[in-house]
Amino acid sequence: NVTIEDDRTGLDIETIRRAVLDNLFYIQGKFPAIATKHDFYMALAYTVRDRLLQRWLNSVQTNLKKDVKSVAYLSAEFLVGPHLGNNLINLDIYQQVEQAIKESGLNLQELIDTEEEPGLGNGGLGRLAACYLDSLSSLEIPAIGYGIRYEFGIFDQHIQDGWQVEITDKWLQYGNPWEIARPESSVMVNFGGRTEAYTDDHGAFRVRWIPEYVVKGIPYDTPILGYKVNTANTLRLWRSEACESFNFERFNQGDYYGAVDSKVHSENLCKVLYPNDEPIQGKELRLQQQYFFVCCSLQDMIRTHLIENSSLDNFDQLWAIQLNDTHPAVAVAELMRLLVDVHHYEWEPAWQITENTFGYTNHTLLPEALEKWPLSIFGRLLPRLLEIIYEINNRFLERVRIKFPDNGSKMSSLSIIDESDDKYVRMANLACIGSHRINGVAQLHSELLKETILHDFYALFPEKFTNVTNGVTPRRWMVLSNPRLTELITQKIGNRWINHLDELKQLEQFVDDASFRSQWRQVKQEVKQDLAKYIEKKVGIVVNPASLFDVQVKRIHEYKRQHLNVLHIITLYNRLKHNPNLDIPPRTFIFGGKAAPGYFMAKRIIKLITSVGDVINNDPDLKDRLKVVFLPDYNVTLGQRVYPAADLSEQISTAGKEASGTGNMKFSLNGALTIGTLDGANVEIREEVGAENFFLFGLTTPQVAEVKSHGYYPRGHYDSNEELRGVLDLISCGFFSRGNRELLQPIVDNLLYDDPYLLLADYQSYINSQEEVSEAYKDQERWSRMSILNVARMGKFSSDRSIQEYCDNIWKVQPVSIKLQA
Ligand SMILES: CCc1ccc([C@H](C)CC(=O)N[C@@H]2O[C@H](CO)[C@@H](O)[C@H](O)[C@H]2O)cc1
Repeated sequence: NVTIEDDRTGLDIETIRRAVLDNLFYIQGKFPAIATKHDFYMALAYTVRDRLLQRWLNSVQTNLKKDVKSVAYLSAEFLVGPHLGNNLINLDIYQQVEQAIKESGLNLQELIDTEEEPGLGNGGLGRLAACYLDSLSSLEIPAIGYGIRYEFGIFDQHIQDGWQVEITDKWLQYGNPWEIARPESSVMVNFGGRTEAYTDDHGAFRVRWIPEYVVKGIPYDTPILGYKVNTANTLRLWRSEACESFNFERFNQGDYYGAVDSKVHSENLCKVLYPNDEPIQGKELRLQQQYFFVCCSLQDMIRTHLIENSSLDNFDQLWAIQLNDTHPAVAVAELMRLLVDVHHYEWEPAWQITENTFGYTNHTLLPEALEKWPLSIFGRLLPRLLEIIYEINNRFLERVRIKFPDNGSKMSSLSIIDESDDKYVRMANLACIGSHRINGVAQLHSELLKETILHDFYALFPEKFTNVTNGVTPRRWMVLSNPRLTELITQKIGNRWINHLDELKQLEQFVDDASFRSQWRQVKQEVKQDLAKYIEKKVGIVVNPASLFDVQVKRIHEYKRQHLNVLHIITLYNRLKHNPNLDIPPRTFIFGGKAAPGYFMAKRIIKLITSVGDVINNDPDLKDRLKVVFLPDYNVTLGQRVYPAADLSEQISTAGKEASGTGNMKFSLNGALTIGTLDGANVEIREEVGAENFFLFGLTTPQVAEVKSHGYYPRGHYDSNEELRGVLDLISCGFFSRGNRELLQPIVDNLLYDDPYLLLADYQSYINSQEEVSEAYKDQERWSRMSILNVARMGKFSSDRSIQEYCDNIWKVQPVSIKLQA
């Protein structure tokens, strides 16, 4: 029997080829002769979208059903990366589409590279949210990601004269085929104004909020497809718009700006992502953004719930809401406002529902990153929310008083209100009090949370505390990013590993197979050659693909210690200058990462890297044995190029500072060996891959505390370590800054007189460990064994495992398989 492939969903090559041409004509309004590469990308994107819509609509319908419990992941950031390639993998149609595009005389990878990536995040936290959405769908868990549709995402980074320059990220300028606007599901959000108590017609005491202005929230939905399943969950991102986009009254008074004032004001709300990745700035607009998407999302959940349910009594039975750090924490107070003020619940039952519904994930121990809002700003912007927070706090402190009678210090540290100088609302406290589960993102981090910043909460309700170690999706970070390695692994152990990552363990049986090891090296070599070509094209530096690719890509931050990496580079440089016959494998040092625009030390560290690179890359004495490359505009797309090409993964943060790290997992899953401290998830990676397959160095967290408690004197290391002194003096004398001694001196001074992240204390241990790396790399067979064992033992670090733990320990949700009905 002949199957008639309908053009909108057919998966055979010819049907796909025709469908692309149809969409080029009917959607892009172009025919091939005049079409641009971007037109073909759009036509292909719509062709792929057609082939996931059935899954999407069926999933939405099923998730609406009466007894289906869903996860709502609230995050101010979703770093999803480009969609096209990932959707082809998850739909399992990559090959057909590649062939169809080829038969149309085009190249699929070139079309994939055309896509602007939605840079709706800063770094780890935002990317983790995206990996988690992929795993939620792949595990067939009903879920929805709620966030903000920033018009401008994280800035594009240009390097000019070695300095970072920020360029506006106009990711929407050519349209976005992966989203569908849902204006019919818009909601209203109050801001400012005052509250008013009243007695309702049943004589009950009520409070209403009379806002100064109201903003409309319009949802834009993006499908999040699971891997080889029918589930396609939704990422719902809110855009803000003025209720009344034009005020005629003002216009008639000739106040033309006034006429569009609220329009501009409302639209500015979601204009841009805050590019800070730790230090907060307490900007009012940031709080507006947080409340805006939280209020929209909770109203949306309640509206959806009341379609099939007659009341909100079972809201916590059908919704598990996860707070991705404190950025959406105002949700605890907002759900109480909606339950009490709008749906007239009594306080206690409302609180039960609230506490049962929320879970809170902390992603950082850095005190400067814990959000606290000045009462003045909070009260003026969100008057009703502040009243509710006071009520939550009073009732909570009552319970504390009972458990810890006359313990003032506990009261003040646990209180949501920080009474010091001009008073603050502590969002982490609100999140802890309003959630039934609190988790860190790696075992060490979750322990440190209980011992340090959340100690008093742990003492109060230890049962709330748990850990869920981060993970990454093998679909984007292996199958899409490293098809060669994927092919080699699948040849050996089949392809179940892609969504059962523990199966990688089977690779261990091939570690003694010399031909497999050489195939393994061949794959890495080819990927490194690809990256070498990209580097030459992008920054004009010729690197040797046979050299050891030593890579550090992540946001620039002093605790991540990119400048310690540079101290090693200069040490090697000095050694080679003094002894050109030094027997070390040639190295290519590759850096990538953005600095928050206001973080001057981080920007100066970028200048240090580029300055040292300029000198070393152009020093003939070195005969290309050392190269230093700073790759601009590090993002998800560039990460997909870099992780597969690394030999050595730099995870060198000061112990106790990196909550988890996820880049460390992506490197290791692509066969790179790790040099790192016992920090974040490095601890668990080393546990899994084996200490013998991990280059460990540096002080441990207790040792760091020890050193600091005795008063740390960094200059002592300078005085006692000649090689270190040589390195710092070379920087100070302006050798890397064309004689300008001022340029990099602030970095040297910071290390000599403060060194808050203990670089000088860890220097020698790091250098020694790097020598072990060079020795190990000389024996390529040994290196390949270590690399194969690393990949084989990284099964734990799939985001599928993380999500399964959230489902079992925090959200109590079950998978629901989606039936495809026409
Ligand atoms: C308000 C500014 C701001 C913005 C983002 C953040 C994030 C919490 C920073 C972040 O991305 N943290 C990283 O989260 C990853 C995912 O859990 C971890 O792997 C990283 O260790 C952690 O630094 C803090 C403060």
